[in-house]
Amino acid sequence: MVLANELAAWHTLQRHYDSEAKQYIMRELFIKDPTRFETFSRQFKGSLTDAEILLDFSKNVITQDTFATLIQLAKEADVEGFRDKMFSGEHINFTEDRAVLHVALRNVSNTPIYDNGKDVMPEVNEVLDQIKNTANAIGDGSWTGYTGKPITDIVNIGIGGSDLGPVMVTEALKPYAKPNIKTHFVSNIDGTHLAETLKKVNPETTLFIIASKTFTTQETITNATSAKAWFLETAKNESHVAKHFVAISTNSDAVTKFGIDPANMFRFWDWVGGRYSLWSAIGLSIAIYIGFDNYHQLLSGAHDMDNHFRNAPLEQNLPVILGVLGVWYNNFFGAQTHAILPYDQYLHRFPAYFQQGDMESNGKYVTREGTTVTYQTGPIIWGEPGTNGQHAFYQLLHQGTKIVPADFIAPIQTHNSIGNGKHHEILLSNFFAQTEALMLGKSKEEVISELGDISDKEHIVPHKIFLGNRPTNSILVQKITPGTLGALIAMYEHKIFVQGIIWNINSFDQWGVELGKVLAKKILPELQNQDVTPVSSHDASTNGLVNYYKAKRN
Ligand SMILES: O=P(O)(O)OC[C@H]1O[C@@](O)(CO)[C@@H](O)[C@@H]1O
Repeated sequence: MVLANELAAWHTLQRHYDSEAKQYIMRELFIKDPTRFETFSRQFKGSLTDAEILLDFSKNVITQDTFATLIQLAKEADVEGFRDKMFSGEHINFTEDRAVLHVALRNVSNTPIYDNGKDVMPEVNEVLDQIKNTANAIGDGSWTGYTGKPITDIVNIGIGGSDLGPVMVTEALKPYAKPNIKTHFVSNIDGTHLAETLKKVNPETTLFIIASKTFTTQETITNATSAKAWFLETAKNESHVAKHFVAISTNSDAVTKFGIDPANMFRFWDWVGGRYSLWSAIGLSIAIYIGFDNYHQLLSGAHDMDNHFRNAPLEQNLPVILGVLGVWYNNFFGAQTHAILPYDQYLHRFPAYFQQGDMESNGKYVTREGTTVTYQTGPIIWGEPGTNGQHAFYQLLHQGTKIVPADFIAPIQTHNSIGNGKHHEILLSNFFAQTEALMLGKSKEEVISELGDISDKEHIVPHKIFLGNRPTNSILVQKITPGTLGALIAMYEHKIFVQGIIWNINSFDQWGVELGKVLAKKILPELQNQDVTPVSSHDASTNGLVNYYKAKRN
């Protein structure tokens, strides 16, 4: 593999940007081509679920030449070749010598998928049956606690990929929740997170899910230990733990050592990245909360998108289109961030989920060959639901000095047609208007004609001009259902994959999270001891901070 900026298509894009594209005005491009919407929109329809997605990418600073060259870039970077390597179990996560096979977890068609020559599907299905049986037993009340009462509350203890996915999906699919189950999520080591949660639950009717791929994560093991101690204050007998604690991990030794019965362990595999693990038993809290059938629809929606990603020609391929458009702004327009703006309150944790998904995958500066990249890689991902963002940061989107490519996402149908659908129509009117405004802007002439007599207002005219020409993608789905959500998540996962291949980086390890953890483990004993001698083992700032804390804490 070569550096992205050594590819012929990259050079073509650079020339194209320098010579014309940087001058493109979308407003004019729409006038030139009245069929621009048809030219630059694609539809996805699932075959296994009700998932239907419209991607309108016509409000981008592109022409057909631009788009063709961006697709050519994906071809030259061998996105198709690496895609096939991923699906065939090649160890493309080469720094950890692992396959990248989260697609096997949702492979509901059960075609064999191999890791090291072994079809992984039998054990995937074995765990899926375990998830199903557990979700059903809790759902029908046959799983009872140590006093014989059914489980009413699920507390998932995990962090990062062992938390963000279950949180996002249980929020997004709240309309499908079982009436008798409440879910809670504890992730932060800050004692507040566990303390506030334990106030809400009864040890007799609570199931704790300890979710940790490695089962060594300090926050999770500490929280789990404290939760177990809290439980035993009431339950007293250690034998009751088995009815109230289950573990999800790849590390059975550590699970057993913690004191969880191996029969209560749900395993998954090292070829599942943490940020790609909601499809594994890490999704147990989801399956319990919405029921196994809906969880299976989630998997099926993702599988539909996997098949689309594998088979659709690149120029028809939603993840590829989103991926190359992101490269266009990140690497040629100098955009540093990318906003995900869901116009749906249930999707309020969707941007946060892809902060880990995208930034932990592509926040890298070393190529697959171990050299330092000479171009930008992963963008900063951020976002909040609409319409709230409009009252918080849209000023910058419209009149700031930074280009912020943004994905606007909305459902055609709402789950809550309150006010006889009036709320949803207002929501969607804003969804449509914002991308229109960002693209069109407002000219000086328009401002003046709006103001009418400007004799005493000339000084404010410049402040009311909108430059426009700000790129957005509009993603319309039929309704936020399990199948649709599965397809949407998989679409973004594969977009991230496409970008990582183009940037020639390993999107599937995360060495960058280790240094902070190691240094924290060195500082912890300095905080725990009552020694009044000032610490001096760090830089002056860290020494100063630690000593200030130790002097002031009592
Ligand atoms: O699931 P676990 O092993 O407890 O890891 C939790 C999270 O910690 C990391 O930062 C890796 O250390 C994320 O990649 C991961 O999702």
